[in-house]
Amino acid sequence: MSQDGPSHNGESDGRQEELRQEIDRLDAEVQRLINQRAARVLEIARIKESNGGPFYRPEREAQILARVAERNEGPFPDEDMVRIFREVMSSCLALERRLRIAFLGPEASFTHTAVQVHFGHAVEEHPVAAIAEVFREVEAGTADYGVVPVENSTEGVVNATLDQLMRTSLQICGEVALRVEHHLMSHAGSIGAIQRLYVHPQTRAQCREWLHAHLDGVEWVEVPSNAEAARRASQEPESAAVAGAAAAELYELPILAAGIEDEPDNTTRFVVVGEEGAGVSGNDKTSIVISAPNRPGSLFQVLQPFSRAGVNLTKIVSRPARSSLWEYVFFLDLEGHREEPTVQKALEGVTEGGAAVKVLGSYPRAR
Ligand SMILES: C=C(O[C@@H]1C=C(C(=O)O)C=C[C@H]1O)C(=O)O
Repeated sequence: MSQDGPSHNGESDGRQEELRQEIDRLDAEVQRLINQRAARVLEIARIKESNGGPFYRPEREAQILARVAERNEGPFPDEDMVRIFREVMSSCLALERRLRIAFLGPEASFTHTAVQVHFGHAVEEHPVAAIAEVFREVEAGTADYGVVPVENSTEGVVNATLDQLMRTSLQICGEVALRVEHHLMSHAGSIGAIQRLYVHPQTRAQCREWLHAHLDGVEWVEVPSNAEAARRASQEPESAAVAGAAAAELYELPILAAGIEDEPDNTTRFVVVGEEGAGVSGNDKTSIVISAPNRPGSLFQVLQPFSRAGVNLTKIVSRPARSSLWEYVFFLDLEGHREEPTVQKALEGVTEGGAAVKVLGSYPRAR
């Protein structure tokens, strides 16, 4: 039945009209409140301008979004409510200052999605071709913040990012965890008609079993990114690509098989880097890198202070050190903020044990 067309039921028509009038009133109210909110944010911006404080406050935004989810009573879903508030804050912040975000591109990469999840859409997006370039842009001040992948639950750490974190003076001020879903996309019409497959080596590794079971006989071409795979497949009807939903949308490619990754909860973690760290949000993580002398018991000595201070470690990764001074370095993620006494006590303990510590940043935990 058409929504606006004639109906045989006058009573329900009347009720529908009444409800629509109510919705119109509520919409006007919501809109008025959003503008009231924006006016307050602008006032805060003027205060920040006079005292030189940073405009973007990740800890404050994280607290706001946590409260939105906590107090949500539905029927509107928590996740959707958070997304709407994320965009409201994004546009409010853009009134103060539109942030320029450098990220590992190209457009429609998973890192691009991470940028939008973390900052919303009211930012200037600046895709670059390499992880080192993201850091350079932020260090040079040509971007306010940078976003790069740091680890994948199937494939492990992204070494290029760890190397940059070891070197840079930038701080990690945020993290994003994305469920990474890979799809097979093509104009071929059916899987059987595919003759060539464009795939990024890491994506190929994440979808190994499915690809071997279904596309073993076709020509496989490695490409530098998922989005590039989709771009090429979009120009050749007999070719396919493995990429994410954003790339399928950008290049208007039909999805022939969805969610073909081998691990059902394939997740990639991204970090946000900037000149300044984040303040305490109350639900934070800290990333550090430790260089320890190469002698028996070294790792034990490095870890003991955390256990003594009651600080929970969420990740430990070792990497060969580049300098001759130290043999290897450890990347650790821990619960808590660097300004919290328990974390400070643990870090002091590590230094007292003879290891060198570099704090990469404290930041609100990913939602
Ligand atoms: C308004 C502020 O500035 C920015 C905008 C925010 C918002 O829209 O609520 C929150 C934090 C900041 O990124 C603030 O610091 O409170």
